Amino acid sequence: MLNVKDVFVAYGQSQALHGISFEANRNETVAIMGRNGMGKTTLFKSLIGVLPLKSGSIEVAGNAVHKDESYKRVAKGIAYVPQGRMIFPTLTVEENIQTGLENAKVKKVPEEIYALFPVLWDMRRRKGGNLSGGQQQQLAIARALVTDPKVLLLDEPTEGIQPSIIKDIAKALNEIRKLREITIVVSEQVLSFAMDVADRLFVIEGGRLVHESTRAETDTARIKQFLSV
Ligand SMILES: Nc1ncnc2c1ncn2[C@@H]1O[C@H](COP(=O)(O)OP(=O)(O)OP(=O)(O)O)[C@@H](O)[C@H]1O
Repeated sequence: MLNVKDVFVAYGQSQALHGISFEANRNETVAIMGRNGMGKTTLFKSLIGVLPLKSGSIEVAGNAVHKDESYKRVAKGIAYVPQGRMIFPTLTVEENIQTGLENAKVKKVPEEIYALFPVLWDMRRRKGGNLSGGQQQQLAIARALVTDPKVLLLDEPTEGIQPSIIKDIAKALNEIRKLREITIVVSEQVLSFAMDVADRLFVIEGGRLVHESTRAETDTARIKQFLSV
């Protein structure tokens, strides 16, 4: 479903990604694990088109997207939940979700979204800025989901979120995958969360993927070593 091949990205002269390649299948969740500064956010920004590739390719369901602007990538089936959530603090919860429906014919938030995140229904008239971090994360996921993506990208969704809410987010992601059979790619530093949601785990270090394992064969001690400074 998502096919990333030999992706190189640089900030000016400074090379950040050195040839990233991986595939993520339909109805599969993949976690990209790595410490701060290893290239997770750079990879996600290049997948959604905020950062240009120096070389390499990105395909969604067999269609090349790496030359497209972000909005076209969304139309081709990628949705992005950025690090730090980036919801609109002065819009209500409902209005925030509706921003994801900009190009849709019907602006009504599908019931399925509120069924997945009941707290968003309870809070639908509140301002996004008044929600807790975990609720804002659920809001950011809801906003991404209404574009009906084939591939959902989430950059460090557990960052700054309490452990009990992290479990809710894992549950929601598993539920979303079960309902929609989409591809989910998540970057993470929290191993327990990755083990709850991912079918396969990768480790990124210095802009390269240095490890891959299925969940079943994952040696958690080894991953912890990668994640510790
Ligand atoms: N705007 C920028 N200009 C120059 N270098 C940058 C820029 N943003 C990131 N980098 C560099 O690119 C590398 C990868 O950073 P990136 O933010 O992708 O890491 P990360 O794994 O997402 O870390 P974090 O969890 O802190 O977001 C780092 O060496 C970083 O210093």
